[in-house]
Amino acid sequence: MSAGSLRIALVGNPNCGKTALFNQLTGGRQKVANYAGVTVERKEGRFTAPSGRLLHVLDLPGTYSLDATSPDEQITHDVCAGLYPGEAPPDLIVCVADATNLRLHLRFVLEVKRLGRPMVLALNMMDAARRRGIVIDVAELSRRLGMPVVETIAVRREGVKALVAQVDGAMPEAPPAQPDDAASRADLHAQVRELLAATVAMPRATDAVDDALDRWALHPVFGLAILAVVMFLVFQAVYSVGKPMTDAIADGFDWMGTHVAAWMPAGPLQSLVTDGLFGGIGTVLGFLPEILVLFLFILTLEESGYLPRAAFLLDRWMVAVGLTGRSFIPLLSSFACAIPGIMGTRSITDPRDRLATILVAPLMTCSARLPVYALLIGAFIPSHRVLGVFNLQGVVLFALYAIGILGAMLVGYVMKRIRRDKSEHALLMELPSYRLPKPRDVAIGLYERGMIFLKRLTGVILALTVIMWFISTFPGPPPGATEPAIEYSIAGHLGRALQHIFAPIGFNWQISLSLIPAFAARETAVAALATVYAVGGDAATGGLGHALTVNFPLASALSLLVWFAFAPQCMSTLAVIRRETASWRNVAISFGYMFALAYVASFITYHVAVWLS
Ligand SMILES: Nc1nc2c(ncn2[C@@H]2O[C@H](COP(=O)(O)OP(=O)(O)OP(=O)(O)O)[C@@H](O)[C@H]2O)c(=O)[nH]1
Ligand SMILES: [Mg+2]
Repeated sequence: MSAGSLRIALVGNPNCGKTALFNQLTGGRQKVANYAGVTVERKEGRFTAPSGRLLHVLDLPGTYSLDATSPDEQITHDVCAGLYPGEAPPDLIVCVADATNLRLHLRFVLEVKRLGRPMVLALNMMDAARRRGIVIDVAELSRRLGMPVVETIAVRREGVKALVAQVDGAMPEAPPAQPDDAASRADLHAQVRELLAATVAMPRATDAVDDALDRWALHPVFGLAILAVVMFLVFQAVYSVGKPMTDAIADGFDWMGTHVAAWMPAGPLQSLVTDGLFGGIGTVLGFLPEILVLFLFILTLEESGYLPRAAFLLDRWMVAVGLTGRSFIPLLSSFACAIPGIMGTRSITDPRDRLATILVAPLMTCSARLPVYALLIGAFIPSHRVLGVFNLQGVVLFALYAIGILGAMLVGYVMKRIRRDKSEHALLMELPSYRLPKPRDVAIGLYERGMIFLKRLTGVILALTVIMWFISTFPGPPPGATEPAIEYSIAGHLGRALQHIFAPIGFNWQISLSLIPAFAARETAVAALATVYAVGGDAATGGLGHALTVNFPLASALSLLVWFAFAPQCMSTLAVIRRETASWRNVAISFGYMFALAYVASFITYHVAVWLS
C-alpha cells in the first residue's frame, strides 16, 4: 500500500446496496436496481477522503457465499482472497449488509471475516430497518464481531458520511484468519443465531405492505394478468408520449436541413450535409424520445422490486421452454441491448441454462431496433383507435416485441428437445422489498441510456452514414444517363447484387443494401434508407416515411419488420457471444439459426401478405 492511498473492496450479498454505496462514495454512475445480480463485473472508482487520502473503491458482484458457483461470484471470491490476476488484495474490505435481512447477510459477514483481513461492516438500508421497527445494538454487534460497524443509508448523501469517516480513520485490526472446512461452516449458523439473539430486536419478520401487494402480484392468475397489462401499457405510452416528440424533432431537422442547404453551393458537399447528415443522422436522432420513454418505464419497474416477481411468475413457463426464471433478468436487459443482457447471464449458475439464455437473448427487441420499427410503423400502419382507446400503432409495436419473445420461447423449446441432459432446476431467488423508485437512480439510468444512443449516433452511425452517402453518390452517372444517378453508383450495383438473395422475401435493392450497415448497428438501416432515398431524390417531398410508402408495397414493409425481429444481431453482439462463451461454434450457431429463422418468417409473412392483398 502506498502511503497516500488505500484500496477498499465493497462486498456483500446481492441487492444489499453495494453499488448504491459505490456511486455515493465515488460519484460513479453504475447501474443500481432492485434485484439480485445487477453488477456482474468488478468496477473501480476513487475519491479523495477529507484527510486528503486517495481511496480506490472496488464495486463487486453480490454473492451469497464465498464458495463461488457462478462466474460473477468467482470474481468476488478471487478479489477478496487476493487471487484475482494482476491485482493485490484490498487493504480494507467493506462488507455491506442489508439491515432488514441480517439472518441471511450476517452469515456472509462471518464468512468474509474468516479470510483474516481488515474489515468494516456497513449496516445498510437503515432507513428501511427503522421503518419496520428493527432495533440493532450496533455497539454490541461491533464488539462481538470484533470489527467496526457503521450504519448507512446508501440512497442518501448524508447516509454515507459515517462510513467515509470510518474508512478514512485508523485502519481496523485484521481478525485472525480461520480455516474454511465443513465443521466451521455448520458452525456459522449457530454463530448467526447467537449474534441475532444478542443484538437485534425484530418486531416482525416481513413487511405487511409487501405481503399485501404480493398476494396480488404473485397470484397465479391475477399476477399474470397484471404483468400483461403493465407491459401493454408501457408500449402504449411509447407511442402516445414519445411519438409527438419524435415528430417535432424530425420536423426541426427537416427545417434546419433545408436552411443549411440554401446557404451552401450545390455539389457533393451540400449533398453530404443535407442527404447524409440531416437526412440520415437527423432521422435516427428523432427516435431518442421513444427510447427514453420506454426506459423510463423499464427503470421504474426495475427499481420498484416488481421485476423479480415477474420472474417468479414466469418461472414455470420459462422452464417449460428450456430456460429458467433466472434467465428473466438477463433477457429483460436485452430489451436495452443484447450485450448487457448476455453479460448478465453470468449470474446463471448452470452452464447449460446460461448458454440457452445467451442464444435467445438477441431475439429480445433491443432499443436499436426501435427506430426501424417506429419508422415503418409510422409510415405504413394507420394511427387508428382500436376498441376506442388503444392506438393501433402501439398495438403493432407491442406485437413485434411479442413475436421476439415467442420466437425465443420456440427456440428455447427446440433446444430443450434436442439436448441430452433434461434435468430442470428450481428457481431459488429472493424477492426484494417493494420500494418507491428514487428519481436520482432513474435519472442516472435514463442519462446513461441516452448517452449510449448519442455516442453510437456520433460514432459508428455517423461513420456508416458517410460511407453510405459516398457509395450512393460515386461514381456519378455517365454522360447522357437516363436513370436516376444512384442507379450507377457503387450502392446501386451492390444493392442489386444483394437483391438476388432478398427478392424472395420482398425486399427491393434499397432495403437489401441498408441491411449491410444495419449489421454493424441496427439503427443505421433508417439512416441508410434516408440517405439512399434522399440521394435518389425520392425523399425530397414528404420525408422518408412518404418515400417508403411510394416505393414499397405493404407486404414488403411487414416482411422487413419481421426480418428485424429475428435477423442475426449486430456484430458487437456476436463478439460478446464469442467472449462470454469462448467459442466460435456458438457464434456460428447463433448467426445461422437467426438467419434461417428470419428468412423463413419473412418469406411466409411476405407471401401471406401478398396473397391477402
Ligand atoms: N431504502 C433504501 N434502499 C437502498 C439503500 N441502499 C440501496 N438501496 C436500494 O437497494 C437496491 C439494490 O441496490 P444496489 O446498489 O443495486 O445493490 P447491489 O448490492 O449493488 O446489488 P448487486 O449488484 O445485484 O449485487 C436498489 O433498489 C437501491 O436503490 C438504502 O440504504 N435504503
Ligand atoms: Mg451492484
